[in-house]
Amino acid sequence: MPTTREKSLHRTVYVGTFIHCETLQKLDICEDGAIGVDEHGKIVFVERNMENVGSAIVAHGWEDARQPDTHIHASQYPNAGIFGQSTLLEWLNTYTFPLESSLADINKARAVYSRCISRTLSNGTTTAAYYATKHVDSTNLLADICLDAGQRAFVGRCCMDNLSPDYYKDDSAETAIADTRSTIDHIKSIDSAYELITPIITPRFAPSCTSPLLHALGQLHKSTNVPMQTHISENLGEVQLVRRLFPESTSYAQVYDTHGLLTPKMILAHAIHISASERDLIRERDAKISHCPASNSALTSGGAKVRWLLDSGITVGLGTDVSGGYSPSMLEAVRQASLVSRHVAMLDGDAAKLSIEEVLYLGTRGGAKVVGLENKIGGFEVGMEWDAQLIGLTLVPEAETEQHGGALSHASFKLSSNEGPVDIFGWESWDERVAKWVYNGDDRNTLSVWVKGRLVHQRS
Ligand SMILES: Nc1nc2[nH]cnc2c(=O)[nH]1
Ligand SMILES: [Zn+2]
Repeated sequence: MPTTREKSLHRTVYVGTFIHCETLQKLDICEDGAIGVDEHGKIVFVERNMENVGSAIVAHGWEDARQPDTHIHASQYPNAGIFGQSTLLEWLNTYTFPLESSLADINKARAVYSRCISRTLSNGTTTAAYYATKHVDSTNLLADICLDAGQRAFVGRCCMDNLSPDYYKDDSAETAIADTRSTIDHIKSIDSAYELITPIITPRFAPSCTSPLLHALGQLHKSTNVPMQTHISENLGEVQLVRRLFPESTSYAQVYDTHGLLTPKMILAHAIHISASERDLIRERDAKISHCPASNSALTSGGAKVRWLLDSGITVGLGTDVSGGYSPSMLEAVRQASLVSRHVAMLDGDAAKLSIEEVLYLGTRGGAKVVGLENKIGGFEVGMEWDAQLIGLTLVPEAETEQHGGALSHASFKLSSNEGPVDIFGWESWDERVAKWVYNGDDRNTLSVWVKGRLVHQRS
């Protein structure tokens, strides 16, 4: 049975330049293309080099396969940019737990979540793996708001029955499991096939959970096949704490493994300070890693060795980690992944540097693999769903460039109507335009956003 949303869709042909990541190293730039999308939001044909149909849209920008945010705390959105001089454990107690606990108030939760969803959508986030809070009602509300807004989302009720403040803590492992089940049931009731919204089992991180709770969550995963997310090895103090709390385990990764949590459906945020044997274990279990570069710099957590992770064959995507990360923009995460890799390169050598193609891949196809949606999103191929954003650029007027002696071959360009921060003179190659957008662009360049064929954001 088609849903109401599907009924309202029309078959549509999009024309213009389409850019997606073919592989980790290769952008596929399809100029003068046409992509047909059916009434269910699925791509049914892709045509290349149709010179006559595309020119008007080529002049204004391009369509780009959009980014899954593989790790974001919707509940922390009001604190984006607020972290002072703190590092992780102090930051949690000072800024994070008080804010999250206040979302017991459903009206406050509605205000925070509505704004978070509209802001991530306007930045082009078509899919997000969200942490909510421990509260069932407001977590369920987050799922409702994502469904209404048309954003794909993984929504997790945060489990934490240990080392958390009395005012913000699960009463026991049993109540944490019962509450997690309530959210799973709610999401099943609003989106039975998990077409847009999927529940995600969410142990906050090992220090916040007793061993019985971790075991029970592993069992719940086994019996439901619901995906999972948590944090690992973000901060050296955290790693020491895990060693003290779980003395029988040889490593942080092994704590998750012995509790049945290290599986192909686990998203591990950070993984900055993992050892080579932890890396090998994560690879063996095919667990996924969400690299959150803006957060890692803001909380001075460290520089994740992304090249080293990729070389071992681990699947890596990008996350904003709001509000450890200061920005809800995945474009900012892409940019920061490039810069953090350069800082890692200053210590470990040039091989650590990630190229534009690579950071875009991590933010698109890599992220799609991390959340298990690689067959649905992350690229423009027949059978994939139409999750995309239209990027507009500010084209310098012909008169202005002529004054400066430019004999430009940009006759087909028009001044774009958007007031974005990226000036295009017309002589840049497509690769150069993409690089300028990655390093200078923002939400002013995101003109339209579609999820599963539905227009979910349009810049007025
Ligand atoms: N970045 C980040 N790390 C965590 N580790 C445990 N909780 C959190 C959180 O909310 N944010
Ligand atoms: Zn986080």
